[in-house]
Amino acid sequence: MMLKNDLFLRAARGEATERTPVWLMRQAGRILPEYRALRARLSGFKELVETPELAAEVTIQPIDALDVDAAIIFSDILVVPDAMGLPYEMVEARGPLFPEVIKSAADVDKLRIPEPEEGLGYVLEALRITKKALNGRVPLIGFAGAPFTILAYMVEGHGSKTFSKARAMLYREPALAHRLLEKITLTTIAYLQAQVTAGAQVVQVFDSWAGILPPAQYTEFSARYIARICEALAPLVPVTVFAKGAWWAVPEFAAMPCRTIGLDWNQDAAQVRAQAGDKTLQGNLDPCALYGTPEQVKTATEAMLRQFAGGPHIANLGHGVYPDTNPDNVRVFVETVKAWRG
Ligand SMILES: Cc1c2[nH]c(c1CCC(=O)O)Cc1[nH]c(c(CCC(=O)O)c1C)Cc1[nH]c(c(CCC(=O)O)c1C)Cc1[nH]c(c(C)c1CCC(=O)O)C2
Repeated sequence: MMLKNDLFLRAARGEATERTPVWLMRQAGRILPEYRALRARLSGFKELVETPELAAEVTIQPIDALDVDAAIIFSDILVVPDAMGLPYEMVEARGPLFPEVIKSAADVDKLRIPEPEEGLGYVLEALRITKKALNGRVPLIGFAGAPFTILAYMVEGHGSKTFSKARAMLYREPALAHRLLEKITLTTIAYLQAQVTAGAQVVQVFDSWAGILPPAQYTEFSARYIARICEALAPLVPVTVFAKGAWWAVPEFAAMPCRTIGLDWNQDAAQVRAQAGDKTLQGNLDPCALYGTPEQVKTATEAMLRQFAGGPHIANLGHGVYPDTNPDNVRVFVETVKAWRG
């Protein structure tokens, strides 16, 4: 299948493009009224994620509604622990909850390293359906959480400002943490490889909680596992690493075979460019900039684009779009990027 719009894929390979491609993290979701309407008819988030036809429909909604240059498969990073034998629930208006958490070596031993088609077949089927339905309109992104971020949820049991239970494990039982990270890493590599087979053309690794670790611990408990994922996937597709809050780790990511480094809104594009060699950079408009007037959104987007001049860039936000963002302002963001000739 020939791509009609391959700007994102070319930029993700580091090739020159006529204009900067644009998509948004969390573009498929609650900002869109058509998502909320579909979601309201279902028992919950999990039903949507686990029903491939519906997940595919929601994946394509932002391509129609926002005219972005890439689709990201509608799923969640927490499907991985679920498939390993630690199920999550998505509590309305609160977020993820694991009724059972990982506390001991026996808990880690019980976890499976599932065959992707068995444990995560519903995501792979959603990718296949989406790929067909997209009909080459835009490239399709697959994703997974970084092993440390997954460990954080599996040990803590829910979102947290501090993740102190998870962080305590790194200090008190580092060998146990490594055994858990090893199992998550093996599961994630097989899962991402299967996503590529099912149609993903780029994969992104989300290390959403990277920023809670001190740099030396980050290297030991997170970056080295991300490096293994990059090494396994880079021969297949371009890999993007997005590690929120881990600005100090850019030189480490630059040394990995990932192709793109995602920036959050606290990072300075010129500084990252200087540290990241020929990598493509992705980001990094502050999601809160989309609360401005349309004129303010345009000005902020152009200022962001100027900062990324001088190397390959994929425009995005510095984190997922917030659910109460006005989709009209998202369209202003997208149109401003598309009109830009920097
Ligand atoms: C940390 C994390 C999670 N999930 C994800 C991350 C990494 C990215 C990040 O840092 O934001 C990844 C994710 N989750 C979702 C996507 C969809 C694809 C996309 O459009 O980007 C992606 C890429 C759907 C979702 N995942 C979730 C929703 C909302 C649930 C709903 O519709 O009721 C969606 C659309 C739920 C979720 N899932 C998670 C949390 C903390 C929550 C609750 C907070 C929230 O509501 O945003 C875990």
